[in-house]
Amino acid sequence: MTPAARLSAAMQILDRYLAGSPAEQALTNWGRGSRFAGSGDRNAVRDLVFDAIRCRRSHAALGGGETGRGLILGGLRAAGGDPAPLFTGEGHAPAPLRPEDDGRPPEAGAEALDYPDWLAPALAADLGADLPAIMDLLRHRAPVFLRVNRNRGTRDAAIAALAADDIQTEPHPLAETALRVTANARRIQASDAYSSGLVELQDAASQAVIAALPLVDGLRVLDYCAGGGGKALAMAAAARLRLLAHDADPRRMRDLPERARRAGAKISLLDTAQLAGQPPFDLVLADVPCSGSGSWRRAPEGKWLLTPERLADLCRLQAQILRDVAPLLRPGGWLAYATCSLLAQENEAQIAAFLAANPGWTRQSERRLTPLEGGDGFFVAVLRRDSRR
Ligand SMILES: C[S@@+](CC[C@H](N)C(=O)[O-])C[C@H]1O[C@@H](n2cnc3c(N)ncnc32)[C@H](O)[C@@H]1O
Repeated sequence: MTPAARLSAAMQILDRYLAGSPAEQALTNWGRGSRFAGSGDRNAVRDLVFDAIRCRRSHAALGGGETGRGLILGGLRAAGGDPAPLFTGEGHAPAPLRPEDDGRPPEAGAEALDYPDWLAPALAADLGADLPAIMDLLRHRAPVFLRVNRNRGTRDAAIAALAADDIQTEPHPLAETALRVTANARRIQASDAYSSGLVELQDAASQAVIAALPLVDGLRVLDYCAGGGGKALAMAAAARLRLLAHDADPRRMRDLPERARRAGAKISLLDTAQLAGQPPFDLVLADVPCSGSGSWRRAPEGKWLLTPERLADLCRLQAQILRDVAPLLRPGGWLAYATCSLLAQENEAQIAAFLAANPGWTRQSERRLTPLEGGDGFFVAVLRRDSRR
C-alpha cells in the first residue's frame, strides 16, 4: 500500500470507530476485507488509528472536524507535515483538500491535551502542576516494557536472550524486573525469550505495584480480580506462594493456565462459589476495575467512553470489592488495593473511606505512580488487618 492508501484505510476505520464500533473490531473487519495489506501496512494503519484516538480532540480541531478524514488530516498537521501531496485523489489516495478541511489550532487545556472537559476539575485537583505533562504523555504511544521472570532466569540472561533475536532492551528504575524495549518491540512475541517464559509483557509501573507487596515464601495469596493474570504471574515470580486466582468473570482468566505453564508458575483458579469455602488468606490483591485513566495511552478509547455516571458506578464497585474482600483475610493478613487510575476518588479516597468504616485495619503503605516516572499511572495501598480481630 502507498502511504496515501494507508491514510485512506485509517480514515475508513476511524469513521467506523466514530460511528460506535470498537477500534479493534473496525481494524479486524478492515483487515479481513484487505488481503492485499501486508504486515507492514497493517501495523502502520493500526498506529494511525490509535494515534488519532489518543489525540481525538486536538486532531479534530486541526483537521477541520471529528471525522476519519479530519482526524488523519489533523494528525499530519500536528506532526508538521503538509497533507496536500498525499491528498491527491489519485489511486487509493484521499480526495484533494477542500475549504472545509481547514482546521484551527486547538484551545489550550483539555482540547489541546486531549482529555474530557468534565474531568478537568478532578484531574487538576489530583495532579496539580503535573497535569499538563502527564496528559501530554498520555496522548503519545506507550513505551513497551517486559518483566523478567526470575523463575526462568536473571535480568542479564533475559537481556542477552532478547538481543540474540535483535530485540534491544535496557533496565528500568521502576522495578528490578523491568526492561524497557528500545528496538524491535514487534518481534517480542516470536522471540525465544518470550516463548520460553523468560520474559512477559508487563508495564513497569504494574511491576512496581507487585514490588510494593509484602510477598514472602509460603504465603497463601489470592488475586481477587485476576483478569488475564498479569499481576498473578508477577506475584508467582516474586516468591514461592500458594497462589489462587479469581475473577467475577471467569472467562477473563481463560489464558491464565497457558500463561502460567509458560512461566513455570502454579496458580489455581477459583470461581465465586469455590471462594466461599476457602480458609482465610495471608494476602489478597484486589486489582479493581477502574477508569483506566493511568493507562489511556495504551487503551485510549477508554478516555472518551468514561462518563460521570460510569465513574460513579466504578467507585461504588471498588468500595463494594473492598468490603467483600476484607473478610477473606486472616487476622494480621494484608489487603492490597490497586488501580490503574490517576484519580484520588478511586484511590486515596477509597482507602480513607474503608479505614474510617473499618477500625480493625491500618494502612501499611500507599503509593501513586504517574507516567512521569516512565510507566503507566497506578495506585497501590497495602492495608493490614489487626492481628487480634
Ligand atoms: C483491572 S482488571 C484486572 C487486571 C489483572 N489483575 C491484571 O493484572 O492483568 C479488573 C478485573 O476485575 C474483575 N471484576 C469486576 N468486578 C469484580 C468483582 N466484583 N469481583 C471480582 N472481580 C471483579 C473484572 O472482570 C476484571 O477482570
